[in-house]
Amino acid sequence: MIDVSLQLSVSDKRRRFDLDIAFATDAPFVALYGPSGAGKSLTLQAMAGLLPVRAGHVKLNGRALLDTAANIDLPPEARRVGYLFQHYALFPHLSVRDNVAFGLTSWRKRLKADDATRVDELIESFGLTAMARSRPATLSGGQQQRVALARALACNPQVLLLDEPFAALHTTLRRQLRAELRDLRQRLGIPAVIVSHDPEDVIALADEVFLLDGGGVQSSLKADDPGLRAALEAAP
Ligand SMILES: Nc1ncnc2c1ncn2[C@@H]1O[C@H](COP(=O)(O)OP(=O)(O)OP(=O)(O)O)[C@@H](O)[C@H]1O
Repeated sequence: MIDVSLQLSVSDKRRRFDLDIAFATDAPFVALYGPSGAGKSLTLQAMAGLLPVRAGHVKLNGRALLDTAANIDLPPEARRVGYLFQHYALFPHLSVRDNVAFGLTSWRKRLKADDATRVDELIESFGLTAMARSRPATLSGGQQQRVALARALACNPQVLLLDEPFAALHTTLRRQLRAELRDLRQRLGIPAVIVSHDPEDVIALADEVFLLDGGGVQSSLKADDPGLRAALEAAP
């Protein structure tokens, strides 16, 4: 069960954006769908503990990662959240292996033996062993996406947050990687939240979709709703 309620504002000198979003679901694969600027990425960032929240909660199977009413606000590293950032945000100066290990290493400390084993297993399971010492810029789009996924899984997460995981890929590869992601999530047995503005991502993956606009949830639909495709295509 994912139970999210978030109120927060972000601003710079010229602009301010208010997010006021709430959703709760038992669906194993959840999509947040909506136009550019709807507040999808901010929602994931706040769930991961990367943004200050004025009021609200983030609960995962009853475990509070954030609950402002109860003064609970776990730091990102304690939330056990696997985060795949939009555009992957791989570190260009680090090798594939160091990118995957990044969340497990403290500054200047070496990787613990069992963490090192986990990193190598992840690298192997994503077919990245041959390029473990290469830098991300020398990898194809699909390979970079796998590095980003392996990095998100390195912390042994309780939930996966995926921000536009297919945006940089061409159509055939998208189709293939959607199927891989669906199988991977099932194998891991953890819930996932995907952010997308591609109806095909939602139709292929999500058990339930929340339609966002203007910083809030406008409506929600289940995967078996016969009006799903039409609703996604009609959304702003
Ligand atoms: N620090 C900030 N100051 C002011 N506005 C911000 C700040 N950060 C984000 N925003 C604005 O908040 C809105 C929501 O941003 P968010 O990244 O969540 O959108 P999104 O739905 O993920 O869009 P996209 O699909 O284009 O990634 C946008 O209009 C963005 O410009």
